[in-house]
Amino acid sequence: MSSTEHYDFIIIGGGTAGLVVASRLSEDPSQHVLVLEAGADGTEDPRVKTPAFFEALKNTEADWGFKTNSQPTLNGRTIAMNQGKVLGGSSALNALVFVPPTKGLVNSWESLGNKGWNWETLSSYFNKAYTSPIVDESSRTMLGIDKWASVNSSAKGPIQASFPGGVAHPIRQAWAETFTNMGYYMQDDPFSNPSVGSFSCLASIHPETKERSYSTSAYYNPVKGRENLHVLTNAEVVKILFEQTGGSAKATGVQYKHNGETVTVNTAKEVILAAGALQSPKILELSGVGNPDLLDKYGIDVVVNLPAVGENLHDHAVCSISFEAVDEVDTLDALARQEPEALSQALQEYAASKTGPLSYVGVTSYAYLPIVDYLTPEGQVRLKDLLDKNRPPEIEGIRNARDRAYYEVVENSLLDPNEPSGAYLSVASQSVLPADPETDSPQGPVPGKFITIGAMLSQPLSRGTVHIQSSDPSHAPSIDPEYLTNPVDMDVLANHMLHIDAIANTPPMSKLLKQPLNRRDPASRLTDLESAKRYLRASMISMWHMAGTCVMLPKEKGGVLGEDLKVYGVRNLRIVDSSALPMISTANTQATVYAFAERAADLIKQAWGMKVSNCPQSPDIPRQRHLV
Ligand SMILES: Cc1cc2nc3c(=O)[nH]c(=O)nc-3n(C[C@H](O)[C@H](O)[C@H](O)COP(=O)(O)OP(=O)(O)OC[C@H]3O[C@@H](n4cnc5c(N)ncnc54)[C@H](O)[C@@H]3O)c2cc1C
Repeated sequence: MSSTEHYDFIIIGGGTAGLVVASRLSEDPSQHVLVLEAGADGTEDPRVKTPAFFEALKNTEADWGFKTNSQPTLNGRTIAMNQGKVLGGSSALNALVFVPPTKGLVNSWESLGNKGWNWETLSSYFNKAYTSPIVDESSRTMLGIDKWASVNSSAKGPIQASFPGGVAHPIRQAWAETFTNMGYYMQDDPFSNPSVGSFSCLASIHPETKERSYSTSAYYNPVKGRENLHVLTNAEVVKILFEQTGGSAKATGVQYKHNGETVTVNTAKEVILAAGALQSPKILELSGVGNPDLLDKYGIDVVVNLPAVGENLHDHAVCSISFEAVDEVDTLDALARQEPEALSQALQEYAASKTGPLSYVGVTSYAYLPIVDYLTPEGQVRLKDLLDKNRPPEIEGIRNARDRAYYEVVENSLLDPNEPSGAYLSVASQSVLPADPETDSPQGPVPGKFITIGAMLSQPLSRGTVHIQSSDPSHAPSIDPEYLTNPVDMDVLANHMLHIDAIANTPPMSKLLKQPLNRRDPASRLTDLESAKRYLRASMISMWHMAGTCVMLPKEKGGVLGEDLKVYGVRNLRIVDSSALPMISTANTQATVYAFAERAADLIKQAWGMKVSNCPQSPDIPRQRHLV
């Protein structure tokens, strides 16, 4: 074992959040920052750069390739839990969708007990993280956008965002007009005024190069020449080191493996954990911070008794229905079937003009919808009844306190027509979901052109766990998200699935689909709640938005961190990644993780008397309901 230099800050994990914090802290040349990343640098890898190749990175050396335990609510299936093992982390292999949470969701972080974590503070950090594209007059109709460019010119951050697949894809306009017809069209830029309604979504794709814009290319590569910033790849952290001083533990450094050697490095200021929602808790537990019973089982000395570590795992369950599209619509189905001619043509088109099917992943439009508005009167009674029956009991205990706090937030938002309970998306391709082997559902891509409409459960109540299952750092953690175990979740998502047909049947969306509607999978013909639940059990998958496993919450509600992101009971240790999110985003998580990490960097700078740069402010836009 060799011991090396001192750094002011040691960041564990050069992923989405880790590289944001590294680049911001190293703006001060007097601060020496080390990032330890287990994966390699994939900057030149075409699978990272080319948007449509994101699937090709799964289960490669760039993916941790985790799987959940068998999920009883999902017919005993295990669910793929991909996570980037590459510089940039999951931002290097995600599906590039770049969407905000709603104001209400972020404000609920504060109401759960995290002072200062609200939309007012966080909105400027979204603007600090990404650059919003300018929408010219001629594009507005095609994008279904009325006000975009005029309101968010303050978003000028490192991540370069664009409208994926070009503005002219007919799904965009059809989607916007369909939701206008249904009474749910979001007129404003969703990053300025995110609430209920549909919108044309952004992707983290550079508008000119049409390459992935992610934490490596946007935050790290432009500043990699800084002498005070040292990023070490292929360096896997084994544990955080502590010393006991003044009756409490203080993080003093980190032990990691590099080139077969075990190395110790010390910090003068802080260790910052950013290993993602599945591995930040693992590193804490391997270091002796967690539930004493679990640590004892694996012979790990307890440094801090913190049983909430690795609890509170939640994720977006997502499911979809693929409908046969009319012949005139361009879709990505030939690529999904890996047809050599289509692939070769797409490669040529992308190389020549950075356009075509490789320049995006097929997702173009989103809608955040409230379930309560379109439930039948009987459905509303059933939802209220279910909520009553599943209300956590008023009994003592940290877990109950946590569940009651979340329940209150979710119940209020489920019953509020101005808060979404589901996020819908459109995809210009069939989606190949797991199918019940007992049925004649297709198991792989089928011939034809399809448009898929998916729904994810925005604010799940179900909570699972991720814990070590060995003291050996090379062993994967045991991951049990307990998807849809709360009956409210199953019911709400099943109702959202039932609503997909209404979208498909409303013009002009209905005009892009062959009539009568023809589904890729016969099992996705959902006739009632039971058939929707059956379909979810067989085909629901993860949207890879795992969060909350080292959650920022008051300790008495099961928190691991305070609102300053410091781990309870330890000095000099903070967590800045998706594991700290108090509640998962309304839909896809990356924009939220970037904004969260941006604010985390400022909190750390302030704590150490470093200069904090200005955050661009969004104009204050009054909240409106169902703008049409
Ligand atoms: C396949 C997939 C598709 C997704 N699609 C979208 C999408 O379209 N839109 C969206 O908004 N979100 C999407 N997400 C989610 C989003 O990308 C993540 O929520 C976000 O990137 C998580 O950021 P993070 O910093 O918490 O973790 P990560 O970005 O995963 O970073 C953690 C880093 O820590 C490293 N690490 C872990 N353990 C160690 C260790 N012991 N030592 C050293 N380093 C370690 C990892 O290698 C990784 O680089 C997707 C995620 C996946 C996996």
